[in-house]
Amino acid sequence: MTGELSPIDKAKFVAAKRSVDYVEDGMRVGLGTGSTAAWMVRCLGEMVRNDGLRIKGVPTSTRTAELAREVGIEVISLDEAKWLDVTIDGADEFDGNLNLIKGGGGALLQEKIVATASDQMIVIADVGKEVESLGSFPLPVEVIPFGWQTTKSLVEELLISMDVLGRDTTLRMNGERPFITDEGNYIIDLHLGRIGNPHQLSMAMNQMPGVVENGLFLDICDVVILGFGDGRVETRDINEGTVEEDRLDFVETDNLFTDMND
Ligand SMILES: O=C(CO)[C@H](O)[C@H](O)COP(=O)(O)O
Repeated sequence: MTGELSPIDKAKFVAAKRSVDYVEDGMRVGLGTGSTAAWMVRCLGEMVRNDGLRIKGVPTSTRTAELAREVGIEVISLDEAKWLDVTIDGADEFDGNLNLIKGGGGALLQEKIVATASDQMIVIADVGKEVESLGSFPLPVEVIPFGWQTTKSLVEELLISMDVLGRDTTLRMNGERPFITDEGNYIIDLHLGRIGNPHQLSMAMNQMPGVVENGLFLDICDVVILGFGDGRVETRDINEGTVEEDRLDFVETDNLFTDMND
């Protein structure tokens, strides 16, 4: 199965594979959303089934909850867990300060709540996610459906008042209908190009009525594990800087990939 992976999927896989080294027996683990996080959930499931690892997982979306249960991870709610030892999640972009844009998969609200309620947030990413400054990836903003067009106009006015480079905003669609988040909200994507002051933007955005949360994850991430298509992984630690790592071998395990072939 791994032989068929594209370089980008190999990069995601090796980052995910390395990230589960941070998970220890008895931990409460936040489980992120997206294709990279799905590899991590599969790796953890394999450790639960094969090595007897005992963890409780708090998923950040309904699709991650389904996958976690499928691979044998005990799933609990954040309210049951109260606080987490570690959260492992993907990202759409990260910069040199390990600040992130997330929400490409539409799960930013639960992802931010879960990451914030964790002792440590580890981000797993392929090398294409590294940027000098955030903003090339459209910034998702979750808004309540009531009056969303007014909220969208107010967001555009805010961008003008803040002199943000790009001001194009689009309602995220799922075919003909608006994309609906797990909380029943809409997402407005902001095509900004470059975000000069992410802290200021994030704070101003979240003060707007109708806005529930935005996809800027600032000062939350502790470690980024970066995967490369040739199997190399590099760890960026907010305290220790870059830690070079070796190449990881791709491990052919029926267990890991069984349900992908169904
Ligand atoms: O924020 C997210 C979902 O809301 C994802 O972590 C982000 O979109 C990265 O996804 P992928 O690992 O599939 O590239």
